[in-house]
Amino acid sequence: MQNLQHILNNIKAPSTEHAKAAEVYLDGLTKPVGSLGKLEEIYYRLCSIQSSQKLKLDKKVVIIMCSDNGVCDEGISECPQEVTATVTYNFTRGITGINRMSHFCHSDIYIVDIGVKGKLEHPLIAQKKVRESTGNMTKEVAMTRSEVIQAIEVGIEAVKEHVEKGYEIFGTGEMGIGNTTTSSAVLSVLLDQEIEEVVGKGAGAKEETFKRKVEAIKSAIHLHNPNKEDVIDVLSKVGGLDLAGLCGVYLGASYYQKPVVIDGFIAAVAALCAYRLNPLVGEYLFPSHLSEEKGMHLVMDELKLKPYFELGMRLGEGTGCPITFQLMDMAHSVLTTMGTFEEANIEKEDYMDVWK
Ligand SMILES: O=C(O)c1ccc[n+]([C@@H]2O[C@H](COP(=O)([O-])O)[C@@H](O)[C@H]2O)c1
Ligand SMILES: Cc1cc2nc[nH]c2cc1C
Repeated sequence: MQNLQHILNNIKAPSTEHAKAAEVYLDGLTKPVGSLGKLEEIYYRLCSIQSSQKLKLDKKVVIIMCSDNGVCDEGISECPQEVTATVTYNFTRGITGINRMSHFCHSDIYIVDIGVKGKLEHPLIAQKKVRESTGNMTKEVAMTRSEVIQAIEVGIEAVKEHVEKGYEIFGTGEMGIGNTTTSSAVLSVLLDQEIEEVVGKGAGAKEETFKRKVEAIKSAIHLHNPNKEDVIDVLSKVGGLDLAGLCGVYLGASYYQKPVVIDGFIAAVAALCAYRLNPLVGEYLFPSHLSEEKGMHLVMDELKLKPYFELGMRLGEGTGCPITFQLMDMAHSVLTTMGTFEEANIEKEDYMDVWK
């Protein structure tokens, strides 16, 4: 098992040299400078991370952290808690949203049981339970500090295993009824924001459920007074095993210098946790969509990221990632096959003032 402190101390920045070389190359293609916008940015960031202009994008995987949340006892979700185990199992049957999107986009998934309630044995589910569900944060801490660290290390290890199998691009997904409650609590503490500003409807909370959700978050924060400067403290008091596991995925991807795509709200809050532990993580993060969840834009702003698309999605599971993988493939294919100004018989210098 890779030690968290070692990982935190050894994350390096991507190559600025390769980013610059890629930008010079892009400016020589037959188009006004920068006119392919984010596709250009995706391309040069990938070149910088992979230290090459010939990108390797064949093997992509979404790591899905699945776990239960004790705070469900407070009636904070419209869905019964058992749905966590059912959907986690359904990932093995190929019928969920992330299964079908991954199939369409030629990427893989890796299902991790990091804390689902009950036995969930299947060859396609990695058995990594740190504990069965977290504690109910309105009454006790969600988990101990050492369980948080263990969960983060599960995420790091999942990346390591896939790097060893030749995976180049990572994505983040989760499944856990009640995890928009834990994510909102973590976000509210980390950003020092009013709960009402960050909390949303999750998987469809109706009025009464929504009220209980806000109350549960308020009472848990009041009870534990998490230290916003100490991410491990925040995760242990009001977080979730999925959040901690995904935090580990971002740290692992950054350590192994692999691009990592953020899915929705929960995945974004986990990214913020990793970014707070080491800001160099930000160099490896790629956004996907703007989730419908209320606090999403606040996390993205904090991470200095602009989602590539807004499709009204709020499923989770990692479903934003395969779409972004396709954008990466397209950026690479288009930008390595377009003609140069010279090939296009255009004198670039004549148009510099207009195009720059
Ligand atoms: O990723 C998102 O932005 C997102 C927004 C709302 C809900 N979800 C999913 O819905 C579940 C959590 O909803 P809730 O209401 O039980 O907290 C969990 O399994 C998430 O994957 C996910
Ligand atoms: C069916 C279902 C699938 C999900 N996937 C992620 N969260 C979910 C919540 C429900 C209810």
